[in-house]
Amino acid sequence: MSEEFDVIVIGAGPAGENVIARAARGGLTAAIVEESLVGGECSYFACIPSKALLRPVELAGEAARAPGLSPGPIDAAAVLARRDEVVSHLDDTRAAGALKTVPATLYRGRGRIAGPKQVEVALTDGGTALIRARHAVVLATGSTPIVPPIPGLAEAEPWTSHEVTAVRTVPRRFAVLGGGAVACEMAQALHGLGATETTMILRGGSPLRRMEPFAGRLVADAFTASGIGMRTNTQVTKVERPVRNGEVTIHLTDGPPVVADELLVATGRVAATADLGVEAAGLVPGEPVEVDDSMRATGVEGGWLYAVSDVSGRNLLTHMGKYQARLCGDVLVARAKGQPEDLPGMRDTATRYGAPQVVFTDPQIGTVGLTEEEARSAGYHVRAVEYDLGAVSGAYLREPGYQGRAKAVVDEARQVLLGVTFAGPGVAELVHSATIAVTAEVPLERLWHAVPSFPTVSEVWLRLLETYGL
Ligand SMILES: Cc1cc2nc3c(=O)[nH]c(=O)nc-3n(C[C@H](O)[C@H](O)[C@H](O)COP(=O)(O)OP(=O)(O)OC[C@H]3O[C@@H](n4cnc5c(N)ncnc54)[C@H](O)[C@@H]3O)c2cc1C
Ligand SMILES: NC(=O)c1ccc[n+]([C@@H]2O[C@H](COP(=O)([O-])OP(=O)(O)OC[C@H]3O[C@@H](n4cnc5c(N)ncnc54)[C@H](O)[C@@H]3O)[C@@H](O)[C@H]2O)c1
Repeated sequence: MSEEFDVIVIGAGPAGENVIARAARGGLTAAIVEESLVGGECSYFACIPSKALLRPVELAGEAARAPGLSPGPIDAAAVLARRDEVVSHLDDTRAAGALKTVPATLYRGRGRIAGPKQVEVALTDGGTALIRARHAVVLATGSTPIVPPIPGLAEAEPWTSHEVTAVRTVPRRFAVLGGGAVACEMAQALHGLGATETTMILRGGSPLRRMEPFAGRLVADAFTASGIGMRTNTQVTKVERPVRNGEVTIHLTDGPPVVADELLVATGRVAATADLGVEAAGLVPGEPVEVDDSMRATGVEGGWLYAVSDVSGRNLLTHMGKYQARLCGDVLVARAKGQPEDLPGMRDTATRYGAPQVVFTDPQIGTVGLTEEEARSAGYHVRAVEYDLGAVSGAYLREPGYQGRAKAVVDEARQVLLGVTFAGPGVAELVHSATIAVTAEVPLERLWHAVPSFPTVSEVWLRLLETYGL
């Protein structure tokens, strides 16, 4: 006999956990299926370990730039030990235990849609379980790294984000393919922790190309100054690694090959819908699950399937995934109980503004909303203003020769901000002020009265508004 729950969630990452928490809070019974560790990729092999690896590197950089301080070498073993601590030594006992208090029933194993409102679990301990949902099945399976079809690349068994965040021995020669957040964060982390020859291989001229151009330029300049090599405007033609775990040779369209002890592939991620049985719901395996703003999958007969976070393809960011999960859980409760289900808190209205994001390199990049290019392509009548962050008193006092920049993209028709980008040391905590201004559509003339404290880096808000003409 199969067990029945109001809601079944597949994937116990941060998104799955939040769906369950909200659904249970509303009185629904819930089951959650996890094939690996409760807490998901984010907790053990992505956000959390990567930031633990980066923080000492950032601090050492800041200390080296501060007058009167000269930090010694970083104790990489101590940093890796701290990383192990923040990932709970890959032990999810506590996270799994927390599910009991939700309450939710945990099925350990690989979940698969077996039919409408039905999930089959290949149990980790052996055997299978068939569970049924009275109301909904929610996919929260995350995403998996893409390894491009380059000759010899897959055979070379390169690292992905999963292996690099779990690094035990820092390679001396470290090559990184890609120029997104994973590539930048991990190149800098391992370079700071002892890789003496770190080389980034970029298709374009600079990293972080989806952001304002100055962001990638600042990161590239800082990386180059710290000794990280950049092979730009190039493509990998072939990868050779004759001996498993031995030296890897990366051949490029121009110039000499890069020879390294380890290669990280950080070329993006794809929604984890392969081998998930989504075809039983009429969807295409390997593709993101398209959802409406209540996170319900579109085009599924009966409307019983939902998807949140990475697997929906909307944003590949934990905070956005958890936001979608919270509203999805609330929608499920409302729909199950026949209550109003279209309250303002029950729709994803944040994604359309452009998700906030921080890239935790040194310098940090913080963005929210649209870039100038995105805003123009979307048809807005745009005016953009920029300001040298180093000229702000708070930044200048923070460190001499502070290198940074800020940009605000204004919708001229409504006099509100469409997007803001900060680039510079320690800007991460500035991003939420911009997120509020953008998502609350605060008119510039009101924003003028949000007076930044002196002398903080936030004073850049005042400077941007003055540059605009206020
Ligand atoms: C190196 C790195 C650093 C990152 N840093 C940040 C950051 O600083 N900030 C940020 O916001 N985002 C960051 N991200 C992105 C972030 O990790 C993801 O957006 C986030 O993990 C998505 O959460 P999720 O719950 O959807 O998926 P996940 O965290 O991937 O969890 C999905 C879970 O589902 C399970 N699962 C999958 N398929 C099945 C199945 N069939 N049956 C049972 N279980 C299944 C998996 O085992 C996993 O536990 C980073 C990503 C990487 C790779
Ligand atoms: N701090 C953060 O918020 C953070 C940190 C890490 C990851 N993430 C999220 O995780 C997701 C995955 O990150 P990512 O960096 O892997 O992906 P990404 O999509 O952000 O970047 C992929 C990079 O690889 C390059 N690329 C793609 N195919 C290539 C090829 N064949 N050859 C050479 N280069 C190629 C792209 O030009 C791009 O520079 C992102 O959406 C990101 O937002 C967030």
